[in-house]
Amino acid sequence: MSIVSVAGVSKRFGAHVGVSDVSFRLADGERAVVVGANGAGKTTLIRMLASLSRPTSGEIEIGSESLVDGRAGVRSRIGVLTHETMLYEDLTARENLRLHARLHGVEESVCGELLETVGLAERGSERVAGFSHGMGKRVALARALVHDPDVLLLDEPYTGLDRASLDRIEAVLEDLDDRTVLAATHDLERGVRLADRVLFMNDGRLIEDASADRFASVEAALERYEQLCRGPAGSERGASDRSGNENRSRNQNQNRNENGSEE
Ligand SMILES: Nc1ncnc2c1ncn2[C@@H]1O[C@H](COP(=O)(O)OP(=O)(O)OP(=O)(O)O)[C@@H](O)[C@H]1O
Repeated sequence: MSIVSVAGVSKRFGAHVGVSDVSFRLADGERAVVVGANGAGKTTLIRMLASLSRPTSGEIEIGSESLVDGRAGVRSRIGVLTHETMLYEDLTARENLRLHARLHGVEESVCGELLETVGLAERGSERVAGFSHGMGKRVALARALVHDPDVLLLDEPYTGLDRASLDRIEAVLEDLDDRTVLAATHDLERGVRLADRVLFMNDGRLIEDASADRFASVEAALERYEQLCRGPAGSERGASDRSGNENRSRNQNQNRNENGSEE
């Protein structure tokens, strides 16, 4: 049975398309990784699934409840780790988790267990402001799991981490049992290791939804992505689109920072 259903979802930013008519389903317990060049639409897709941004059109369901028009109940089935950790810097790691537990009506004892899981049991009483990026990410991953969500959404879980944090985060994710996971990453090697399915995106579109088993190696997956982006035989459209998209992404990220708003 599908727990995540994305049907014809698009997101426009003014005249610009961030995600275009994307549809896929994830079965209960399935793990998928979203890969694509800069500006492909990965973060935009994850943000819509996390209810941090509304689709311009299309429908997203968790279980059989609409997320787009849904109540808080449906959102509590989701745990999110975004680019920005969105932690309260003046609170300790434990206080950040406890706050989240209280919001979700969950026993606070789980917070200590999760700090241990992410390797921060000893640092739980320290303010997050003094944490490194990798430590913050580990706290944010623990927070995403506090309310025991059915679906875990991860945006670049491996970016900007040292070896110890990378290993820890990878171990936590591998150990998630039957939770459904959707992760956007540039780290194809770890992504393919984590996932059952690989969703390739380019220019806002889902261009292939493949079983991870299909790729004998990371190189094979990368080759497939390059091939898909090149488009029909002999066409160089994809390659030039991709570099154009990277520039566009850079410019727009700059605009986003300057404007400080999304839409
Ligand atoms: N808030 C926004 N305002 C305007 N355009 C946006 C906004 N968010 C995303 N976009 C545009 O939508 C497209 C998809 O961006 P998105 O951040 O989802 O890509 P991505 O695949 O996550 O890229 P990256 O790998 O660089 O993180 C890009 O062209 C981007 O510039």
